[in-house]
Amino acid sequence: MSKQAFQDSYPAEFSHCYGCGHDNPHGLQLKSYWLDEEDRTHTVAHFTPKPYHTGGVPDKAYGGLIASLLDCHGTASAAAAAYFKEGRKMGTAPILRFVTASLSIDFLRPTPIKEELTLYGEITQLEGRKATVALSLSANGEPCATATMIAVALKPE
Ligand SMILES: CCCCCCCCCCCC(=O)SCCNC(=O)CCNC(=O)[C@H](O)C(C)(C)COP(=O)(O)OP(=O)(O)OC[C@H]1O[C@@H](n2cnc3c(N)ncnc32)[C@H](O)[C@@H]1OP(=O)(O)O
Repeated sequence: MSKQAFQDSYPAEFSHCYGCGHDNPHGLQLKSYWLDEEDRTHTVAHFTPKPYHTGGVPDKAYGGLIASLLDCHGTASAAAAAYFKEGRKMGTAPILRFVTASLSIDFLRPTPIKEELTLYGEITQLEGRKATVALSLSANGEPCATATMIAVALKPE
C-alpha cells in the first residue's frame, strides 16, 4: 500500500468533498491507495462505518453511504491512473481531477455497519479524458456491492 492516499495529494480547492476531502471535518474522509506498488491498475480503500450510517435496519449501512464510498474511490482511482499514465506525481500541475459521469451499482447483499469495509477498484479503460473503473465493496471478504463508473477529467478551465 502506498504511503500517501490519493486524496491527500488533491490541492486545497479540491479537498472539501464530503466523501473524501481531507479538509471536510464532517465528511467520510475516504483514503484510496494502490493495492500493490508494482501494479498501477488496482486500488484499495478501507472504511469503517459509524453507527449513524445505518439504513432501515440498525446494523446495516444505508445505500447512500455505499454509493458515496464507491463514487470517491472510483474518481480517485481514475485520477491516480491518469497521473501514472502521464508519468507524473499525483497532485502536480496541471491538475487532473476526475468527476463521476456515470455510476451503476449492484447492491448484492446488506452491508454490515460494524465491520471494516474494503473497496477495490480496477482501471479497465483510460482513453482521452474518460476512465472506466470496475469497483467493489466487501465486508469479511464477501462482496456487498459492485459498480461500474465512468469518470471524466475536468477540462483545464
Ligand atoms: C470548478 C469545478 C469543480 C469540480 C469539483 C470536483 C469535485 C470532485 C467530486 C468527487 C466525485 C463526485 O462526486 S463528482 C460529482 C457528481 N458528478 C458531477 O457533478 C459531474 C456532472 N457532469 C459534468 O460536469 C459533465 O457532464 C462531465 C464533466 C462529466 C462531462 O462533460 P464534458 O467535460 O463537457 O465532457 P464530454 O465531452 O461531455 O464527455 C467527455 C467524454 O466522456 C463521455 N461521457 C460523458 N458523460 C458520460 C456518461 N454519462 N456516460 C458515458 N460516457 C460519458 C463522452 O461521451 C466523452 O467521450 P469521448 O467522446 O471522449 O469518447
